[in-house]
Amino acid sequence: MPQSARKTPDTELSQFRVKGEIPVPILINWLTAVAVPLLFFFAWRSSLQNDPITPPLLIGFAVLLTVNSVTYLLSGNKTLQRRGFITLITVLFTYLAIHAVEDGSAIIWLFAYPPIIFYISESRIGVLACSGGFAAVIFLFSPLGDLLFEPPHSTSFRITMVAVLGFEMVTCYILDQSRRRSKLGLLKLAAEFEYAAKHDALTGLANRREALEQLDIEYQRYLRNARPFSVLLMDIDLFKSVNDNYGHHVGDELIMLVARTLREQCRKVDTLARWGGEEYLVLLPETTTEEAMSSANRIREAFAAKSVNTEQGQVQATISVGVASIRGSESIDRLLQRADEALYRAKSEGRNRVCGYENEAAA
Ligand SMILES: Nc1nc2c(ncn2[C@@H]2O[C@H](COP(=O)(O)OP(=O)(O)OP(=O)(O)O)[C@@H](O)[C@H]2O)c(=O)[nH]1
Repeated sequence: MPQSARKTPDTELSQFRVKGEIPVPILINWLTAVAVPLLFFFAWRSSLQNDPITPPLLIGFAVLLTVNSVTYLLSGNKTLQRRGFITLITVLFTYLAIHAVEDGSAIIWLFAYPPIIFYISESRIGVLACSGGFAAVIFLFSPLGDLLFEPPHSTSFRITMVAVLGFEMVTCYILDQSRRRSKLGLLKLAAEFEYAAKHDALTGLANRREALEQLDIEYQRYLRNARPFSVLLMDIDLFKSVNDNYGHHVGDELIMLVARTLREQCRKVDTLARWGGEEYLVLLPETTTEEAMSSANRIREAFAAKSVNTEQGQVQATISVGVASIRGSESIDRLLQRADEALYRAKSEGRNRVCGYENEAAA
């Protein structure tokens, strides 16, 4: 986990699915499975009416829709599948409308277009495709469309068709917007819960649970690659007296100041955690004891140079740090125990110092 995890932006969130939402590739495959027999059925019906163009065209669409789905199943390319499907159904619906398939009644299939388009594509594409389709229907029913395509529909059918199609498109747009908004709301809530479960509210650092998880991940890596890692266990010195003398809010300011110092002084790959009240744990991947000791000293010095402004003047504090590096096949618990013992030694030797486990020299 890089330092303290960032919050996920909305644009990234909207790519996720919420539980129960039908995935677009699966919906497209279902629609294809329904459309293919229907296309064969209407191809057969058209062949009975001695229409030489429609049957091969409808069968062609059925084949292309199938190829589109099979290609997705083989390649897993969702974007290609979605674009292919949108193109095919747009061309198919255009043909059904202008060629007056089924004595012109096939134009009614246009009502299936808006809900499908809004579900499977971005809102912007849905609006564009539906507006284009709507304009095309108005053109088809206009005097020029009459001249070019001779649609067999009565005036009352045309008026009703345009009115109902317009109504349906607006309804689909409103429902789609509300679906997208509530989905984003749910995903945001889930992301906030996840963030809260892993972070400390006061400092924004990882909490103890998340630190243990990161320790476990690093430990597994160590078991595989034997790359050493180290932990720093640190504690603000005489913190109780800060609370007692200046109040809890100044104590909280100091706790946040340590967090800021850690963020400034540590690498992106390090895990910075609030381990307890005024205790912190820093996990340093691929770091030897010597490197960890020097990092700990850098942090200690940086913090000692900072202060918190209060009504009673500047308040400064120091930290003590215990350092331990993983060794042999010891467990994480044992590593933490050694870091704790080193911290205890730093405290008992006078505070404001860094101690390693096993008689490493105090800073
Ligand atoms: N302001 C504030 N105080 C806290 C918080 N969490 C724990 N504390 C206080 O931190 C203090 C910890 O004190 P001790 O464990 O006795 O240690 P210390 O005074 O720092 O002394 P040494 O560790 O021996 O240097 C207690 O008084 C807790 O109430 C917090 O979130 N905010």
